[in-house]
Amino acid sequence: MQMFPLEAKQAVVRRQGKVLVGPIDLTLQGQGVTIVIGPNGAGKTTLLKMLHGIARMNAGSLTWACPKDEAQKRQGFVFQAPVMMRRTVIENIAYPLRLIGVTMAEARQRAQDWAERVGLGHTVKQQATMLSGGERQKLALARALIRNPDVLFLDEPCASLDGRATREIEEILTTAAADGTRLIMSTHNMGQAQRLADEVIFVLHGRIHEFTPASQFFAGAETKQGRAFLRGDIVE
Ligand SMILES: Nc1ncnc2c1ncn2[C@@H]1O[C@H](COP(=O)(O)OP(=O)(O)OP(=O)(O)O)[C@@H](O)[C@H]1O
Repeated sequence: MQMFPLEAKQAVVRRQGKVLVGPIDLTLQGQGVTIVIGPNGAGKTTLLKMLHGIARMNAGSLTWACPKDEAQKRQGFVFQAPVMMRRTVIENIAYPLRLIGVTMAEARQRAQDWAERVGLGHTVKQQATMLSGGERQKLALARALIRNPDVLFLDEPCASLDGRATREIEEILTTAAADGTRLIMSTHNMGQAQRLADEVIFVLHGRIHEFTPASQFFAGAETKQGRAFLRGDIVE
């Protein structure tokens, strides 16, 4: 069943009397990688959480092309600082499968396979809480991808990682996208945005300031603020 388009109409997230996001009108289609960029505090994380359905909306609507329950099952979210369970790497990766009733033996086998795919094959017996930042992000990706989601939201998955770890994670993401997972991801890294994006959402003050094909955005954004952001200037 088709999940897309995903349509937000006049969607607003407000907390403590302050509008964090919105009102937003947005239609996302089922193809490509969507990269969300914008200054600190612009509302990128809140927007991703709203689209994923974990940030309560105060107004407006959010509609998937399929029933909401179905959409929820078919999407994942990778947080900026993923939480590791105090168990081994393999148990962490296998956990989402155990939750949906996959047998221990099969879950472990598939987790082993995923651990290898993300380059954590040699760490499977370690405590996940002992992993480095880059390894944690890889674990979080494996744990999200093991359920083969149709859509994966990622909130700055490479924040504070070095070039090599960033590149490795980009490779995992590129493979996932090629395998048909729809990625919607925020980043502060403009090189990364350029490498991965098919389309760009530029968020400013909780609103969608620009939503354009990546080639167009990086060739010279439509708005003054978009161009300033691309140059690395402070945008207010
Ligand atoms: N629960 C909350 N209550 C009140 N304010 C909040 C809450 N969550 C976030 N905010 C504020 O909402 C604004 C948007 O936050 P958000 O994390 O979505 O921005 P962001 O674009 O992801 O920022 P960054 O690039 O720094 O990660 C910020 O000013 C933040 O302090």
